[in-house]
Amino acid sequence: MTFDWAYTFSLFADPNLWRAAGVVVALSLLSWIVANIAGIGLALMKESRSRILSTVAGMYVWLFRSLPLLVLLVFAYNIPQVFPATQVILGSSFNAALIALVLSEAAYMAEIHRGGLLSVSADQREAAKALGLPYGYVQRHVVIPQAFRIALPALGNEFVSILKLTSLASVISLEEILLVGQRLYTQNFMVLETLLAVAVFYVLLVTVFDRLRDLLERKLDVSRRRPAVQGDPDAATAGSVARGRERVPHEGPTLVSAAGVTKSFHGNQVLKGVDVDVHAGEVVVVIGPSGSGKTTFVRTLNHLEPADGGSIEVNGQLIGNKLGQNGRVVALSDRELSVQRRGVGMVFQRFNLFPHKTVLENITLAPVQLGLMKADEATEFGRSLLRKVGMSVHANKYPHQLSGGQQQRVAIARALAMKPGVMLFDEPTSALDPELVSEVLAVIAELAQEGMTMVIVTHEMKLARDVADWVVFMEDGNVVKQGPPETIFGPDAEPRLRRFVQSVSDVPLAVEAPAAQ
Ligand SMILES: Nc1ncnc2c1ncn2[C@@H]1O[C@H](COP(=O)(O)OP(=O)(O)OP(=O)(O)O)[C@@H](O)[C@H]1O
Repeated sequence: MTFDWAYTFSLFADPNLWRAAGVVVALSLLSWIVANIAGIGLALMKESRSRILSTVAGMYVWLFRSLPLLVLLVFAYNIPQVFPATQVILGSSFNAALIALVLSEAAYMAEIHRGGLLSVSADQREAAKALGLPYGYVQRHVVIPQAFRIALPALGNEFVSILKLTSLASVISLEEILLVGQRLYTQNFMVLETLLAVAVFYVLLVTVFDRLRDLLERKLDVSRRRPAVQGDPDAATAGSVARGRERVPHEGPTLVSAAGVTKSFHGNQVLKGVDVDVHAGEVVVVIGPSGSGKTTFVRTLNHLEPADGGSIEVNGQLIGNKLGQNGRVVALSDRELSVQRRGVGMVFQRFNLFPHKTVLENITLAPVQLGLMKADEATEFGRSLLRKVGMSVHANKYPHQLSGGQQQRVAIARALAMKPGVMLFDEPTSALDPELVSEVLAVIAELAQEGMTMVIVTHEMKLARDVADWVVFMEDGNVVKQGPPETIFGPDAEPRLRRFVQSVSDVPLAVEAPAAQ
């Protein structure tokens, strides 16, 4: 018997096969989209701190990955025999197939999304939290878009699997490509000719969707985008960090007050009762040897690191806690904490810009999403902040298209966009090449000049000497010494303080006391 090529080719003009291809595409797309959404939900549940949620998600994944799709298909299609009320939905083989595919695929996609979520660095979540975004916003605008981009190749593979798995739905009489082919060859016995046409239909669909996935991947890959520069460069901001303002006295009402703050990690006490007061407009610089607890301390000020003991107040409000009924201290909810954090800006050592957003979007994200500003108002304000940090020509670039110093200046603008009452800096220049340090220090000095209240953890002794109103020296979890720069860096400083200062600095440090005000 010869192979009838003409018959095979004629099948590509068969409207039933094209209709069946339409059914396959519709079923695959719908299943993929719904399973994706369910998969993200399951992945978030599995990663959540709630044992109940993570157990439920874990059991779902275990169960539905164990069940063969064929069993699920037959089961879903036959449920109306036991529960007639479900006939309205499951009576249609398309709906039954959709439900079976979604149940099964959601389990696989949950694991793919979990991989994506785990590969988004914790720094990204912290940066979003520090901007005052509650959990749901952090996931929706920062974590999930990045996780989705990472998971996309694997998710694309799942789409191809779903597309082919739809052929199993022939067992529940869904008019998909294989069933239409089977009907044809049971009438004319041209099995190979028909199956060849069926195979070509699948290859064609997979090829088209592979190409679409490629395009989507390219579109989401910001690293391929060309740097977009607009307008004239701002005047260089880099320069000296010389004090150009009168010292803010370390007295009177406090804006930030940390009293007896303690913190341990796995039994290792890294803060042993830290007392620091910050007054409005004051620049407090925290210095000390590596491991002395500086970063941990500054992170307790916006509750990124919850303190174990002591109290922290910003603007008279307890941070992370509130007084509940009967006078007991209770922890704030995620939403309450987010609102509180909006008043405290934070700049991180490694900038932590959102890589999938442009410079301007990084700045406008929180004010717009939180409904604090309308989009055009936030854009205008964002542009003015970019001018302030000398970055306005880079508004439409992505973070990876900027130098470290430029990224840090954007990070400062992003924190300022929330109009915070106090700014925290955690070693803002430590991750920078030496030649980029001065441009960031100049921005910080300008903020000091404008009266911004700041707490800055740094190894930059020049910053402490020239910009600080008050210097806090920490060692081994304690504040060993605090005072104005001339006390800390003056000739009468304690020997161990002098030793530390000289070990991290190559500039002459002796400072004279400012003239009496
Ligand atoms: N999340 C954590 N889990 C466990 N230990 C931690 C954690 N964070 C900090 N530590 C430990 O706490 C101590 C103080 O760390 P911290 O980063 O606050 O010091 P630092 O003075 O800022 O140091 P550096 O100048 O090197 O950044 C260190 O011993 C560090 O290993």
